[in-house]
Amino acid sequence: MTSVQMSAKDEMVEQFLDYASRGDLANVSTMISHSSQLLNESGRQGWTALMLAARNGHFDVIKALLLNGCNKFLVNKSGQTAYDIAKFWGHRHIARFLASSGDVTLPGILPSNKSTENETYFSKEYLNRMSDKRTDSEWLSAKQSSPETVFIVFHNLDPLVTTEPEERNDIQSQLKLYRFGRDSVKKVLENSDTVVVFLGVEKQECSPSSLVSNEDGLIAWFALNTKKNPTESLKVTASNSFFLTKPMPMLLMLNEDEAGIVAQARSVLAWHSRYSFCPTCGGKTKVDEGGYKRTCLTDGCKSLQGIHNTCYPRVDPVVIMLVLHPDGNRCLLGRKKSFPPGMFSCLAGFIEPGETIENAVRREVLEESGVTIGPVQYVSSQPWPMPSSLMIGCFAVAVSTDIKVDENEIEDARWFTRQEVMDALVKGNQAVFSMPPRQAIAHYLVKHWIGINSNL
Ligand SMILES: NC(=O)c1ccc[n+]([C@@H]2O[C@H](COP(=O)([O-])OP(=O)(O)OC[C@H]3O[C@@H](n4cnc5c(N)ncnc54)[C@H](O)[C@@H]3O)[C@@H](O)[C@H]2O)c1
Ligand SMILES: [Mg+2]
Ligand SMILES: [Mg+2]
Ligand SMILES: [Mg+2]
Ligand SMILES: [Zn+2]
Repeated sequence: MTSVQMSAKDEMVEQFLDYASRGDLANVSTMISHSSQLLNESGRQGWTALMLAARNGHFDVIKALLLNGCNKFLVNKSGQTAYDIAKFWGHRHIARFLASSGDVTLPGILPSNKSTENETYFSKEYLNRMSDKRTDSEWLSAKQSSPETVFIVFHNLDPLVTTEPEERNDIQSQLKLYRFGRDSVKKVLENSDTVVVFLGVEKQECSPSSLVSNEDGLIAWFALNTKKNPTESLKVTASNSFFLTKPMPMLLMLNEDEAGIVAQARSVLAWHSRYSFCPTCGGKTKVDEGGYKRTCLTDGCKSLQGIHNTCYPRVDPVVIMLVLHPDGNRCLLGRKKSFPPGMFSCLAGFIEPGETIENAVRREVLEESGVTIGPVQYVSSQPWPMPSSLMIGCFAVAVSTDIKVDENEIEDARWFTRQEVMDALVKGNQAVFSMPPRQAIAHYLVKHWIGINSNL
């Protein structure tokens, strides 16, 4: 860089700091929109725009700087943060805002690239759920007898799959759901033990209506689950078909489209298998709304008045977080006793009633590792149909670094460097530790942090 360029840059920084110091929100915003790098630049004595705005009590400027992702943890040459400065100069509302954990701060150590939806395994929506059709029993029964309709079959929640003979050597990602037509599942459908769930219809781009002969041009999909092995009543033509008896890791070997279908079907079927009776009164229930509701058959049961979540399939939200060290170059991973030897993963935990995602992240990390969390940023989510969790993947920035493991939940937790994490992803067995497989959102979060494409 030449000295002329240096001074031009310095001049721009000085100008920006001056606007922040004087509370000139319009010019601060304009300059950020041209160069977001200005956000964390400092001038004399290491003062940033945030510190200067905190010194002079300019709340609007502080909000704009934080909203745009400036790092509130930076310190000046006296070791003061913007919070310390606001407190010292008596701007208590600003100090409170800077200290609050639920604000919009995204410190510079969080990756700035936003993730795109539906990138995780189990998250792809191959079908259009058409929830409005669930109450149309005539339409549903017409679809059940349509020759184009696709049925997939589960036995005790294990899907029936098949492999192409020539692909047998590479079983990974070559498993396909066995797709039945109505005549092949006729007997299974007649069985009173069979639970039927309407999954949706193929999206138009998958099956252009010109190729479909039925009235509305829609190809419907249903999932069936039986307790008794249905093999004898099914018309299975392929020899290489079998039920996936070990959900983990076998359910991770489907192609991405079908993984999404299994996530939906298995979760709803698992709910039916665990909630046969009414959770409110213990009475018998009947399956309604294409398998998306169980209605209590007991007169006067409270679940029949108003809306009751006991009548609908449940989803358990789980936070799973990659905790980032305040230095931005290490992350915290832990291992449960049940993990394969040498494997470390992100910390995770169920969200409790009355809790936000951010607070669940902070509580679980503190409980399991003793580390205190500041800002939390949502990254991506993943349905996890064993039986029915929604993994909510976040980055969480630590504000303390000492580890004290809760031995009931976690066997070990450690800070790993970027290099160690990269080795675990690339070198496999030769690395210091191993990561969960690429289909797990923990793997995705780690790759996202170090900036590797999630499909690699
Ligand atoms: N994909 C991954 O990489 C990854 C990594 C870690 C954990 N996980 C998954 O995240 C989930 C939650 O993590 P965790 O086990 O550490 O949670 P956790 O830390 O909250 O501890 C689990 C305990 O919470 C209690 N609990 C509270 N609500 C529950 C509910 N709705 N269902 C079941 N138990 C409940 C139970 O006592 C259970 O033993 C697990 O299913 C786990 O398999 C996934
Ligand atoms: Mg926990
Ligand atoms: Mg946990
Ligand atoms: Mg918990
Ligand atoms: Zn009831």
